Amino acid sequence: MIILEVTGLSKHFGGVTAVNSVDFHVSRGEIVSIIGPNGAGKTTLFNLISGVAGPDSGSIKYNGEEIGGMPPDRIAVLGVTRTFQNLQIFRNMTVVENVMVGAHRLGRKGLLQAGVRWPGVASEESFIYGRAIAALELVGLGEKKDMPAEILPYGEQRLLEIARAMALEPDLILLDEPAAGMNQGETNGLGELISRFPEMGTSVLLVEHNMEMVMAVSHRIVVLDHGSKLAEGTPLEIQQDSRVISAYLGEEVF
Ligand SMILES: Nc1ncnc2c1ncn2[C@@H]1O[C@H](COP(=O)(O)OP(=O)(O)OP(=O)(O)O)[C@@H](O)[C@H]1O
Repeated sequence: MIILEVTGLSKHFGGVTAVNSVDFHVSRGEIVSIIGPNGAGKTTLFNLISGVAGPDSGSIKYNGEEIGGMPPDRIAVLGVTRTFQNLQIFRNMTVVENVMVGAHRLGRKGLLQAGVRWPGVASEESFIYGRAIAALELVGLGEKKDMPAEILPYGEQRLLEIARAMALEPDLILLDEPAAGMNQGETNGLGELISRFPEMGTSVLLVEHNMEMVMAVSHRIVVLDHGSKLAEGTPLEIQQDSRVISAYLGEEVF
């Protein structure tokens, strides 16, 4: 079953076509990666799907509903959350407070609309705290919940962002370069974590420059180049695709 369907999607910035009539989809339970050289349009695509920017033309359907041009909070309530390439950590808050802000922004009504499982008796605050702790445990930061977020090493701050997005129990999570700045051990752990998301009910759309991780975790890969879709296929198909190899010519990617 398709949960995200992008059709003919375009976005221009002045004379630059950042996303050029792109088509692709994500089915429930899939991990789909978007790869492409710098400036290919990956972040812009994420911004369009998460509501940070509005499309110039084309359609973004989530569970059959048009979400193109909707504000980010409404898209989050529908079940699509994201992380950012540039970390959005509140340095003066604790680790758990950083996770809670994501849920607080939606409020009880929004969380209920989002289909978050809510035990009838829990107050909003204790419920959100419980969800935040569960998300921190998922990413392995449970024991650091009361630490100031700013003292976490960079790799753990990335995991904290993922916990914030997962605390909303999304149907679809958009991860924008989650392995950036991580060492190999952290990247391997991250890959194992992301691989478990589909069985938890969260499909994944991933933008990532670490090809080893992309090839290990993806069910399908979409390749962008200068805003257009260049190729699409399984990791094996993409590694053998001559158009992809020449788009990356001179870079050792695979
Ligand atoms: N707000 C903006 N204003 C003007 N141009 C922009 C804006 N955002 C992106 N662009 C341009 O659109 C194109 C696509 O950029 P985008 O950041 O989406 O690529 P990317 O694939 O995410 O690159 P990277 O891998 O470096 O993050 C680039 O040419 C970029 O300069």
